[in-house]
Amino acid sequence: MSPAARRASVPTAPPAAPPVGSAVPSSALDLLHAAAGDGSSPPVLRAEGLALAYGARTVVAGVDLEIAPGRLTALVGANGSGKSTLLRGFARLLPPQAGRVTLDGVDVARIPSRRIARAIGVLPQSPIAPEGIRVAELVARGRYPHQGIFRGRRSDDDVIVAAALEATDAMQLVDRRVDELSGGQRQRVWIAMALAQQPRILLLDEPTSALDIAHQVEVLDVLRAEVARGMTVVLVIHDLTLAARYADDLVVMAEGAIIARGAPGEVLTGEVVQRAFGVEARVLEDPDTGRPVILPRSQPLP
Ligand SMILES: Nc1ncnc2c1ncn2[C@@H]1O[C@H](COP(=O)(O)OP(=O)(O)OP(=O)(O)O)[C@@H](O)[C@H]1O
Repeated sequence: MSPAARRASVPTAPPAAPPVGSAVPSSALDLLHAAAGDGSSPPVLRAEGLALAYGARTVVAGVDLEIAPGRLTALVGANGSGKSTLLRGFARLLPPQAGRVTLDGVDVARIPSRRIARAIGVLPQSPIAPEGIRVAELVARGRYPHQGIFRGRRSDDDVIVAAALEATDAMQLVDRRVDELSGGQRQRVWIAMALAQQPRILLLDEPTSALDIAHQVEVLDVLRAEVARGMTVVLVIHDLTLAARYADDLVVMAEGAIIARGAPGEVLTGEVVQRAFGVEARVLEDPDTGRPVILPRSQPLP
């Protein structure tokens, strides 16, 4: 992705499955949720005959996909299969080569940027923070879409920022420079910024890729809790077992197209894993949740 596209995720100026569990203080999440507003159901994001390209090279083609509102959708697929590109298309960071993306039936290209920024939050794979910025300031930028000429920074913005930091276990990092954090700490801070934005729809590209197992579960629990409170979440994730455990809907991509979609238990068969990733896998059932557990087969160890 171009640096410009990545920076686009940093606001620059005031311009149904049950939760798996939650390690997050509910007060912080309740606060974040209260900030999201009116309690109406989230808008419907849909791709219609969508094709996306870099220059003349089409990398996503013929995608028809409605993101189920108020649910968690996981986008999985091999490296280069087009997941990030599709997410960029949904976030309006990449204009369609063909087809369109709609929000409640309206082409997103026709919706004012500020409205899009309030409705759709996006966290790219490798976002770039402004040089030298500290954590508190970066996360506070999540509030920019809610501010403006007639509505500057308010005290409830600070409370929401604090709640987002608490929810991502990043409160102890507030005074640190973002460029001096570890990869996992930085990822949690970016997720805090996305949560502080309180969009109706949150798109996250591999939000757990740099996290240790405890923080992976913690972040996914936070996202599940947001979904339970009405947010629509779409995330790209490589860990199929975690995807199956947390997602309501799984979308499997291969070579720029969707090859399977549905409930994790229906979608994640050995055949689909073979088709998408070219590996043999055994699909077991988690005795606790009934969700699939994916065990790739490998050569026996010597
Ligand atoms: N900025 C870009 N310019 C040109 N081609 C790109 C660009 N970004 C991605 N591509 C190409 O588009 C195709 C799809 O890439 P994309 O990043 O969407 O895949 P992905 O499924 O997200 O992969 P990964 O799992 O590795 O993140 C790849 O062939 C990739 O090389």
